[in-house]
Amino acid sequence: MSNPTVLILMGSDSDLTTMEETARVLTEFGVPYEMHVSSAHRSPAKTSKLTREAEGRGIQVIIAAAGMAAHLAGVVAAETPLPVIAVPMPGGALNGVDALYAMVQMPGGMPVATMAIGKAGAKNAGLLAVQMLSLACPELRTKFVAYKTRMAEEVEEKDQALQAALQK
Ligand SMILES: Nc1c(C(=O)O)ncn1[C@@H]1O[C@H](COP(=O)(O)O)[C@@H](O)[C@H]1O
Repeated sequence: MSNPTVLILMGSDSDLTTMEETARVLTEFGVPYEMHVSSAHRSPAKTSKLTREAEGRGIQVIIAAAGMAAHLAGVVAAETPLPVIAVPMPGGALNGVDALYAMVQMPGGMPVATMAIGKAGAKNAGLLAVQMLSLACPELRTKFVAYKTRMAEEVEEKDQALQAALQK
């Protein structure tokens, strides 16, 4: 397997079932990735090391997933010039809305690309990473265009099934 180009960080192993969706997308597109549990709150030194060393190891995009007071993505963005995609995790008393606000409301000058809460966001994080990487990789771009075509075909099949059911 070639060197990972995407680094996935998650604040806890309790985020893994959601973030497996990101891993699934990257695997589908043949994008090598690396995944770690690392918390800006609970293991700041580890998070800082992983983030600072990422670019030198060939990582091009970092995906940071966290729930509750989700500082992980912002802290990571502060320590790297690489683009950071944030995925708010569901759970806790506010079921991910707290994490969404923490991630999306970054101060000016410190962007993180924040996805939807939960599995849809995890899926889109993988797809956005693919789109970013495909800017410099025509083969990946071709795969992404084929993915979109397939998706449109699936919608068409569903509509045809609906139309057939309505005519009965
Ligand atoms: N938001 C953060 C950070 C961080 O931002 O550094 N570290 C862990 N967490 C989040 O705390 C939630 C509960 O974690 P536990 O399930 O381990 O108690 C998880 O969703 C995690 O991402």
